[in-house]
Amino acid sequence: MKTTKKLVMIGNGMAGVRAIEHLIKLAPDSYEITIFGAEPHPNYNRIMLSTVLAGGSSMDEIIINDLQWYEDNRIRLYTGEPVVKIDSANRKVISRSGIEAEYDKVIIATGSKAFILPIPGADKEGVIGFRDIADCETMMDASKTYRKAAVIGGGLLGLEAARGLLNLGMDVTVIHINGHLMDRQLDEPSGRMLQRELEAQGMKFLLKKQTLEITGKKRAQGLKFADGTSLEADLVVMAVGIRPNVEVAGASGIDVNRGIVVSDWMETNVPDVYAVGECVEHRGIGYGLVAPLYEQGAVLAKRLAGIETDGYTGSVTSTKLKVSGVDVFSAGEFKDSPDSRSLKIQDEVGGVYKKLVIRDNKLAGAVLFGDTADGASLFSLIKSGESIAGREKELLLGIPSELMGQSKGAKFESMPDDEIVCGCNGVSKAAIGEAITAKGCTSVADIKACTKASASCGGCKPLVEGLLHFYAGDAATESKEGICGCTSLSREEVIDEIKRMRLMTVKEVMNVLEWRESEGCSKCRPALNYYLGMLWPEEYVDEKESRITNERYHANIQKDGTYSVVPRIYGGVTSPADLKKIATVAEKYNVPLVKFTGGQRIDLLGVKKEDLPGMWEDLDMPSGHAYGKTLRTVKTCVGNTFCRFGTQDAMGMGIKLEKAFERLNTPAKVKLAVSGCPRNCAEATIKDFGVVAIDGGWELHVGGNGGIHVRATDLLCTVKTDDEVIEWASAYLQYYRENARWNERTSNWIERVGLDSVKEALAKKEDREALVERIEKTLSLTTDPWKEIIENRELRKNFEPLADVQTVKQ
Ligand SMILES: Cc1cc2nc3c(=O)[nH]c(=O)nc-3n(C[C@H](O)[C@H](O)[C@H](O)COP(=O)(O)OP(=O)(O)OC[C@H]3O[C@@H](n4cnc5c(N)ncnc54)[C@H](O)[C@@H]3O)c2cc1C
Ligand SMILES: NC(=O)c1ccc[n+]([C@@H]2O[C@H](COP(=O)([O-])OP(=O)(O)OC[C@H]3O[C@@H](n4cnc5c(N)ncnc54)[C@H](O)[C@@H]3O)[C@@H](O)[C@H]2O)c1
Ligand code: SF4
Ligand code: FES
Repeated sequence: MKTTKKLVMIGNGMAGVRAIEHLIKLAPDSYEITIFGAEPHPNYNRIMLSTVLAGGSSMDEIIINDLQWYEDNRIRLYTGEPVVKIDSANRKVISRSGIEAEYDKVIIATGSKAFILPIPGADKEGVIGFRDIADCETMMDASKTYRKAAVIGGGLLGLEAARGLLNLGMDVTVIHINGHLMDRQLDEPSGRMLQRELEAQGMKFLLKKQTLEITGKKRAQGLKFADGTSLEADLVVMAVGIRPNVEVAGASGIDVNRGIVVSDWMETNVPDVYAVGECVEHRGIGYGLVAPLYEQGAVLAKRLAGIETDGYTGSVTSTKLKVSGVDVFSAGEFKDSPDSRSLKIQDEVGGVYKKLVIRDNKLAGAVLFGDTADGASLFSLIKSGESIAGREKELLLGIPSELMGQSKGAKFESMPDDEIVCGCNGVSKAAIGEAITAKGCTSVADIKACTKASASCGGCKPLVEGLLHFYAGDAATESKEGICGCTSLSREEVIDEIKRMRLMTVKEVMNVLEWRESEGCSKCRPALNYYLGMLWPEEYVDEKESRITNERYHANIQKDGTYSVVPRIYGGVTSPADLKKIATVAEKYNVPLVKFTGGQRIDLLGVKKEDLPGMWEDLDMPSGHAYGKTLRTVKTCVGNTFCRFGTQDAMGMGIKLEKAFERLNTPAKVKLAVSGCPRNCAEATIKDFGVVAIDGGWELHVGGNGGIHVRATDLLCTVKTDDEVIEWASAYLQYYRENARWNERTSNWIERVGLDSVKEALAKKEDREALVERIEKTLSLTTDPWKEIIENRELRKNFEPLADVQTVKQ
């Protein structure tokens, strides 16, 4: 009989979770898995934080496995819950808040922390490392208030942080201890060329500088250097290397040097305790890049699945700087030594530098600046250790384009099937070949969607492109980004096909349009559910399982795993009776926090999932939809009812709008506001749809946002009557529903399509009336979700704690 063992993992980061993904594939249901993560997030792509900081990606887009993935795989996840100790005598793991989890096997995957120089002032406000989402958010916030940033450390991380801060509008100086940048990856000439290129982008540098102190009172104000000079700075980012997180191992009797000491099978000295990732020291080496950590994870997964495997023997690494407009690649050795020879090209006019380091007729290392097209191929040669005798110059010069097909073809022919092409995502030549020949990928974007190859640092893209041409020949096409990784079809193409073939369910869309992943992903499932509901309001039955967690439970999940309840309060106007009711419910269910929201609603926070239906029933108020992609709130000022400046009835108009559009499904959340005069106390000009009273009418404003990227609204039009406000709001919201991408706020949508195109679409009365008719049809079919659950026994069961299903805590 198959027995399920308990596996506990400490750390919810890139290396550990990748090992779990492997394990689940190799030995499904062999382990009951519990993961403790110190960060309050599901597993995300740390590599992409540089891209997020530089504005090239959003936080949502870097989630690798969302909460649904943990639930689907019956993994119990504790987030924001660091582990403090492994009690190996009693075989349990203990977290900071006292949660104990028994184990048969335990994995330590705690990664590293940024090394913070131990200098006076390092604990001041405004001094941070760059390691996680919180650091990234701190920098983005600081850039709104402060101007001068100093980045200490001119390595990969420091330069990527500096580029991001420049994009955020800061004045950035990089302070580096060495005489040239990226001294751990580049030689002096390439480091110098890199500096010149970055200076041209607006980055400033202070080289050969040792920081002695960070000055300032509470917050950092500047730096003092060993040579007596100083620099003003109100944000200081330390990027001077990393230190493995070994505290848990140290406190649990596990051998630790710089990192946690492991065998070739990732075993520590304590039985049944394994370690993987940056926290590890293997054969005396700790790695700080994902490729080797994924190799470690693959070995560990096989070990835990009971599959015979060779051990991990160490890795040669390659790096690529992720700063747009600068191509830098480095792999293996880059310095000259007495027993090696090197070949170089140095073209300072064209901005190209290439260097090959050769030992015993084998390629030992390569540095490329300005032209990194051959980086991945050279890296393959370094790893294979094959002789390059007689080919040295050809490799240095790069293969001429007219011979590309022929010689690269020969190269791909001889490349072993199991050779890893994309180090960041551990994708082999065979997996890419299969994606092209068996799954029909015809572009790099297709392959990226199918295998994840080239989805992180992008360093392997030329090699992926080469393989595409090798396998697909003339069938290879230009890259086209689909709505998600499961398809190369755009939103418009998907919608056209749904309409043309009258597709009616999410599953049908995926089958008919040949989705690569038969179950879809966390991006396309809710998007398709929305598009189908928008297109077929009468026929389509909402698929609850395709909705995101908050929408399935009609409440916002909080970081401690509890939920929040926000009842509908139209226009923010309440009554003593409703307030009494809310207070009674809050007391009855021991609600730990009652708070007013930014949208003038009352939020009951800290509610257990099983208490939700009871609370809704006792409240007997409609859902405030504070959790959904729908109309959230209509904020109002008191208007002419009480305010002596008011020219119109702002509260009345707010209530009318909220009653008109509550429960409307929209591509992303929608917030409205109504102000009773141009003083605009309800802040209507940072809302998705803002209404501002003027003498004799209303101004209608659109596309505002008060979130991360603040955007003031654009004026759509001015109208005279209340009915016209409702007509224009209806037409505008329906046009947005029909034309925006799923998850696209009105502010981003307006920026993308342009205000003029929206004005044009709404200009004619008959067009507006058609839109109004469609939104009214949709609205007439909506029901209150809380009421539906209260009255339906089966639906209520989803809220009961299930003994045999792991609960997910966020
Ligand atoms: C901005 C940035 C850009 C990068 N770019 C690249 C790149 O382009 N290419 C590349 O190869 N690498 C890059 N890296 C490095 C790469 O991200 C790391 O090598 C990789 O994330 C390490 O994986 P890991 O699982 O070992 O550690 P992590 O991803 O750090 O995960 C460890 C997790 O464990 C948690 N943890 C720690 N202690 C505890 C505890 N006691 N209990 C519970 N949880 C705990 C941590 O909070 C963390 O979430 C980059 C790193 C950064 C910061
Ligand atoms: N594109 C990528 O592959 C990428 C991007 C970001 C981070 N990472 C990884 O993240 C980790 C951290 O990156 P990192 O750049 O901090 O580490 P690093 O060790 O690669 O570089 C640190 C740099 O700081 C310099 N330095 C050390 N002490 C200093 C001081 N007192 N003052 C000024 N400079 C000083 C060093 O000379 C070195 O160049 C590494 O493992 C790195 O590989 C990789
Ligand atoms: S916006 Fe005008 S009407 Fe409304 S509260 Fe402010 S001043 Fe009064
Ligand atoms: S090697 Fe980084 S994305 Fe492929």
